[in-house]
Amino acid sequence: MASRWLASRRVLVVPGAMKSGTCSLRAQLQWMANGDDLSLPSQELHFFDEDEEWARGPAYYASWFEDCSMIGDVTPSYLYIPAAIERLADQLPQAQLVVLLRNPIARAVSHQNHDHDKNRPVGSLSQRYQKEMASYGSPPSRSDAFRRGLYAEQMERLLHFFPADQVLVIIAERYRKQPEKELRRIRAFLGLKSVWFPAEALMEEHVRPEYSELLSAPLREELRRFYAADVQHLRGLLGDPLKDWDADFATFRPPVLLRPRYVVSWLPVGSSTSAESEVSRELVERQRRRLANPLPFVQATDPQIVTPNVIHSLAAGTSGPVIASIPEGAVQDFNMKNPASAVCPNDLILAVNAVEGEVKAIIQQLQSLDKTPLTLKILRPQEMKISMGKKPNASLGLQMNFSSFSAGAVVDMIAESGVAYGWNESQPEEKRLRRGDRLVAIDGQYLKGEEMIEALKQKKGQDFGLPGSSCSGGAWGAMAHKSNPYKKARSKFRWKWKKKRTRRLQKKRRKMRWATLTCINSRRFPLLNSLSSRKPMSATADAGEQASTRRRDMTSEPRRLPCPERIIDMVGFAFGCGTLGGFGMTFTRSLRDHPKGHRFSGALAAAQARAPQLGSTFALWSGLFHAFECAVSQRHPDPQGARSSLDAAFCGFLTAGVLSIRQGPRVASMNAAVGAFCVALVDVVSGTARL
Ligand SMILES: Nc1ncnc2c1ncn2[C@@H]1O[C@H](COP(=O)(O)OS(=O)(=O)O)[C@@H](OP(=O)(O)O)[C@H]1O
Repeated sequence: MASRWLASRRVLVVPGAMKSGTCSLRAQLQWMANGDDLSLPSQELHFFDEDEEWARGPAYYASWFEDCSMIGDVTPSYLYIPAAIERLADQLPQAQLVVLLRNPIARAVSHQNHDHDKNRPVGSLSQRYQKEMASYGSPPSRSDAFRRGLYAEQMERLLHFFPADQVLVIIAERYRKQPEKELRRIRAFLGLKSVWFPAEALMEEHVRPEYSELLSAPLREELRRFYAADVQHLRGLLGDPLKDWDADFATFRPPVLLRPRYVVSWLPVGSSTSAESEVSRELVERQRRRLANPLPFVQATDPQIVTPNVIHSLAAGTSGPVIASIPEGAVQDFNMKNPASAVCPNDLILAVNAVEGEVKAIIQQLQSLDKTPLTLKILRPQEMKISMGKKPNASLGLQMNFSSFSAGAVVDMIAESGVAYGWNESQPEEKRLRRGDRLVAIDGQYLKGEEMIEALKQKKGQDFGLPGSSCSGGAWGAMAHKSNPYKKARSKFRWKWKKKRTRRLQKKRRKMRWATLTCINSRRFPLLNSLSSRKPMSATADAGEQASTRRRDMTSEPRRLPCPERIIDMVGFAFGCGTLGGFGMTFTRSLRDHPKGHRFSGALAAAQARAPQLGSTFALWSGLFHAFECAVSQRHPDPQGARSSLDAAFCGFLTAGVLSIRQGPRVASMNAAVGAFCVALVDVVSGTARL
């Protein structure tokens, strides 16, 4: 009975950390609770961390609260005592947790002085520290003052039992500096109305005017070392740089010397069937000269590398990470000192120290290098430029393989129906674009994988192709929104309108304009020229890497992402739209609901609270719709092809029906019909309607 009562309440728990301002927070929440139907006892309940309290059962716990829709428990030891969070999650899985964290050194000193005031025999700070360190590894004890500040492991435990969206972390130093702002965050998190805070509501509690014991400088130094790794871990866990703690824990900078922080992307290269005779002697010579340079830590000087033997062994499946960019770090420093033998983006790393051959092993070796000297064997590709134009309605017919950070994008497939294929036919063998070639630049601009695809999309409306081609909804239009038929349809609609506006201008442009693509031809890796066979990309690519590498089809038929990627993609898109739209709408609407002088902050807080809710609703709708849509599309021969409006309407029908099923069959069937109608209407209006 009590359990059921508890389960039906909204629950706020402040589990700690102790000495971080939890009493002030309780008092302020109580002050604001008037209009909120919140029951928040004035003392620490210790129900979940103390065995005797826990043994009294849920009815006892429930007796602490009045019959309000929301109940609250501020007990700062829950965070530190491991059993507490587990019990809390078991009894109140719906709880929303507000965790206050204070600089662990300041927290420990406050804790010590608190114990002094209570006349606890804790000894001096350094004695206590020594004692705690001597028992390090034993289970947490209530008397711990220093280990309580190891927040990362406590937060990890908490996040193991509660989803991240039920947890809000407040940094005590920020809370002290800007209490109103942090309180608004808390209220928005709890879904409470934002209020105006008078000065008396912001009074602090339990502030110790004077410490009886201060921290010595050597012990502070020791504590900085003690907490450094944990704070660093916490930064990663919270995604917060914790700047307020910088005085004690300056943002950690890993030593970069001798550790190149490459942004690497890899794709097996070398699809060429060209014969060994194509190996350019001059290129090999140049490569040898470059590699023979004595380098301080890039000691790539294996003279054997150019012997035919090695070329043959390279041919037996050589691949390597391709450098996408060289950010600040050891390699950049090296390049500055040795411009003549600089390592460049798009170079292929053949070997790192003694490790070569396996791409994964090379990357692992790069990541595991610490202070050991680094020896890289590098192959430099040769660039070639190609110019292509495109007629209206024509498709480039390239399927690209890329990841967001890869250096350019690799040609994965050249469709026979596309422009690129036709262009290839008109070129001599050595100039042809091949599968495995890497497009690295457009019109002289070097781009990363994602940017490259975006730039190719942009070209449709600019100087890539014949005037008017972009308005035709041909392959370029399809490519731009291949994963999203609604976007594609919208884009077509927009272009139709634009077409009228620009028709006169377009008439003037008679000449086809060309884009220059810079391409690294796989055959132009000098030492890879002798490759006589290659494994297909799909066969050699690592499965994990494959998953993160997205493919886009540029053939004429628009292709959609496969399921379940499609669902995830659309959930994210809908969440973004819902959140942004919801934010704008709520903000505008709430401006007039707040008193003068607080309009902006009030509206902002309301919008912050409302936007994620709307985003989630949109995401839910979209997720369900696309789940049905994925299921329905499986009955088509090509599930990734364009879908019919009939299917869309059917999925809209199911989605709306399922989401309102709780309101009874009548309402659900009405809503389902409206859902189907709306989806079909969107299809018709956007011009994508197909039967
Ligand atoms: N708003 C706000 N922001 C940041 N810090 C604050 C705030 N209010 C109180 N304090 C300081 O927090 C210390 C008391 O913490 P608690 O209330 O959590 O203590 S307890 O755990 O309930 O015993 C105590 O620290 P010391 O004064 O250093 O002992 C308070 O000064």
